[in-house]
Amino acid sequence: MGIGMYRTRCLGRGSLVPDSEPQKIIDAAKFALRNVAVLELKAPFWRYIPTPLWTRYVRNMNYFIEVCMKYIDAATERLKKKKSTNEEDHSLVERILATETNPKVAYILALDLILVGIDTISMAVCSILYQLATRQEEQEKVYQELLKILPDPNTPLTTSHLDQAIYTKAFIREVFRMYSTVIGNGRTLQNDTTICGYKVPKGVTIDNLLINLMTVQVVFPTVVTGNMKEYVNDANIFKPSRWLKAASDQKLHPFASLPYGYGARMCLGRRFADLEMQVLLAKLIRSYKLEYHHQPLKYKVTFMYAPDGELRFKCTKR
Ligand code: HEM
Repeated sequence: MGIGMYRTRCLGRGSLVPDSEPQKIIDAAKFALRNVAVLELKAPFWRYIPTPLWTRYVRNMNYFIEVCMKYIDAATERLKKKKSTNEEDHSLVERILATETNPKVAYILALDLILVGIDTISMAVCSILYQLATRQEEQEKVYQELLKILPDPNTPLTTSHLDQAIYTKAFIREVFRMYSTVIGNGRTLQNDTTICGYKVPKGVTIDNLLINLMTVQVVFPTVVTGNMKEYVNDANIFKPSRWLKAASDQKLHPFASLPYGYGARMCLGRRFADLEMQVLLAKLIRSYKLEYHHQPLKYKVTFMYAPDGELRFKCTKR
């Protein structure tokens, strides 16, 4: 579905009918993610009166849950009938349903994956393709690598091909360093803490007239730290090669760029996302040259950080 979303944005509308169920799931997930920050980070009047945004948000989530449950139920039924216990024969949702014994938890996990797995990956792909299309020299390096790995473009792609796509992966990492799709991570502290001289109270709440109004969060702004010269050599230069082993002597703080977060709550779908992006690039750039000949696009934060505008690429068969 992540791929479906980016397809509608940059490979022409019409690949998904607007009121088709997949498109509606995409729209609902997008609405949920893009408005959660408004509800959570601004004064939460919705806790006391049902504001129009809150009412719409709840209606949207109800729709999302109703439709997704249909597919999750279908996956549960399929699973019951499947004879094979081999994980490789199961879809991602089926694997979760198979390993989680509490059906309620399994439903929530599967719903979560669908909810956060759409806008994130599609916006990341938009950003990566835009960078490839506007950096022809870099695209050529990615292409030359893929040409070597896949002399025949019709060869079915395997993990061993992707293992060799070192520069392609470095390119993706560099896009994330300079233009992290998720701009930062928030944490609520469990104890009062002093950070760089600032006293940060432990999470929970700041009490005021409207009791328990706000939660204090420490935010790690990875899009900022990834671009700081204090942590990264030549921080303002787009240089995928910095991620290669040969460049390990260069300054690159291990915490400067954390596009998938860090620790126990880091992104659950990161391997899935990485794989999806690598497969897409391997297939697309091996067979097509991508160009962009329009006004440069500015990056904008919606909930994600991505180029703002239509991605009108020229694709030429190699
Ligand atoms: C390029 C695409 C993606 C990016 C950049 C991304 C980034 C992130 C980030 C920054 C977090 C917060 C981590 C933290 O607080 O330490 C997160 C959480 C999460 N992501 Fe992703 N994500 C992506 C794709 C996906 C996909 C495809 C899925 C599901 C298939 C997914 C599932 C999740 C889940 C379930 C969490 C919550 C984990 C938790 O709270 O324990 N993500 N993601």
